[in-house]
Amino acid sequence: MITLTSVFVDKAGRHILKDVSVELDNRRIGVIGRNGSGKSTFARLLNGLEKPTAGTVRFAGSDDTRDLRRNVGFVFQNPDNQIVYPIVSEDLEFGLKNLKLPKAERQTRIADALERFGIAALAERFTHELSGGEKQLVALAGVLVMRPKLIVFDEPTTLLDMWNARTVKAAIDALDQHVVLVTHDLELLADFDRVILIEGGRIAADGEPASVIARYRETAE
Ligand SMILES: Nc1ncnc2c1ncn2[C@@H]1O[C@H](COP(=O)(O)OP(=O)(O)OP(=O)(O)O)[C@@H](O)[C@H]1O
Repeated sequence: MITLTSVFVDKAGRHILKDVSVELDNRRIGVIGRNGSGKSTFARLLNGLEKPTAGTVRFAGSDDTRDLRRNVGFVFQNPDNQIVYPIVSEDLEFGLKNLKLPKAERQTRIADALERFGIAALAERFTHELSGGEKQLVALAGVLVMRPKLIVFDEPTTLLDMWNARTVKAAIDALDQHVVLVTHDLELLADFDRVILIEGGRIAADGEPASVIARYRETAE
């Protein structure tokens, strides 16, 4: 689905990502690594939030950033960075209005997304009154209404307690879309298809979750 070829990202005169080449085609891919290793930078490349200094990021063969933007949704660690409008349904409608979809289509998509996460009752609530877990589900619903093919999550459970984290994990598990999940919560990745370990801006391991996670744990010993 997404192919990175010889990607470098430089910031403040240093390589944040170094010569990263990878094909992201599995349905559920986890991304792990120490603080500052380059995971967020990697994740942000996948929907064009970040541009490579050198190399290419292609979606289904196209390196047009608009194709990345259209097809790849992004869920931030902090839903407050993502939720813009005071009422849940207004917030979900925002991106759809930009797509210039007719009202009936917008309403169907919003109802479907809220229903999917069991949060239909939140539709007319004030966004600032929601719990952290509810907010994260609303942020996810706001991405889902755009019907992306891939959803990238950058540490979506870090700010949540164990119960809310479980709710968000269940929502991620229930998605039909392809998922790339950046996380420090290694348990979330046990049943994933593949895990990528980033160390110092390079891919240090890439494969089946148990072996990549074991390799990561060894580096902490
Ligand atoms: N705008 C910037 N200017 C200079 N350095 C930056 C900039 N943005 C990020 N960096 C540096 O790039 C490195 C990688 O950052 P990134 O956020 O990708 O790491 P991360 O693996 O997601 O970390 P964490 O687990 O802490 O979220 C860090 O050393 C960070 O300080």
